[in-house]
Amino acid sequence: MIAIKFVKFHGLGNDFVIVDALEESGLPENREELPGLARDVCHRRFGVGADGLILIKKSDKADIYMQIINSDGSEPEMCGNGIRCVAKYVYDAGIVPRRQIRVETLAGIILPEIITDDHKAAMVKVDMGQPGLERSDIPMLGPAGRVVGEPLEHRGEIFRVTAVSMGNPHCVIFVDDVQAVPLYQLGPELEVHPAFPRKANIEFVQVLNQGEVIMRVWERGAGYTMACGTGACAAGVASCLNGYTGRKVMVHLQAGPLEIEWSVNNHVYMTGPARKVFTGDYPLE
Ligand SMILES: N[C@@H](CCC[C@H](N)C(=O)O)C(=O)O
Repeated sequence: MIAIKFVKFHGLGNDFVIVDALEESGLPENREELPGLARDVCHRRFGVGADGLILIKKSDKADIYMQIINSDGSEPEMCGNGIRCVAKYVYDAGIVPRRQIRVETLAGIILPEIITDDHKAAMVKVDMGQPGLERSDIPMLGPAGRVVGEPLEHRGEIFRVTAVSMGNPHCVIFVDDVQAVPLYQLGPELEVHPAFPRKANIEFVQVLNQGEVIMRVWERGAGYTMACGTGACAAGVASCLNGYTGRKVMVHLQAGPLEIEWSVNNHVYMTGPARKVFTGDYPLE
């Protein structure tokens, strides 16, 4: 039987199957087979079950390269919860024997650092780089400039949206009561709104006070997830841009908070947990 070794991780319930492609030779050589593998592995009934498949590869620019594939087979630029899990994995495995790790992604080089550690779980702080705030960075159709509280029409309703790129596209919508939002209806509809040529991750955010918000997310390519790291960063930046909070925000998600700081150096820092769940072998045939 041909099987690939994997390890299952999660960051606040946003879960990933991680495969060490530096060691694992059973992976398909043809890149075009990866979307199908991701869909199969991530399937909640017929596979391991995950929001994404992550491959750890060799990089000539950083310590490692992280390739993430969404559960629908699409390949995003970055994954905030995933990169914390990758940092914990490569540190534990001795692949990078340092707490500060350089990870190449499609969104550039991202810098996670293990802050606290035990055998299964770690707290990881990540320098997520600079947010993209120009409309073309997202990308989003319309005139040049930033998109802050801009009206977006959908089915006759107007949503006030703030658009932020964390390497991947985010559309943040502030609401009075985040639990009342029909996420399973609006999420998939707004994800493919024609204003977003590369689709978008959709975050609904309720402001609690100057330093805390609650967020629910519909992810591009993965649907409902319990948490989204890049989404929490986008929510923090959007909250500050709209004058709702300061630059440091606790973003409360279903399973706990992520601490987000949009620093004066224009970098966004995200701190949160990464937890190993189990290891296994996934049969390819
Ligand atoms: N869950 C991730 C984001 C994964 C990528 C996203 N679905 C996209 O397509 O942009 C996170 O924690 O950031």
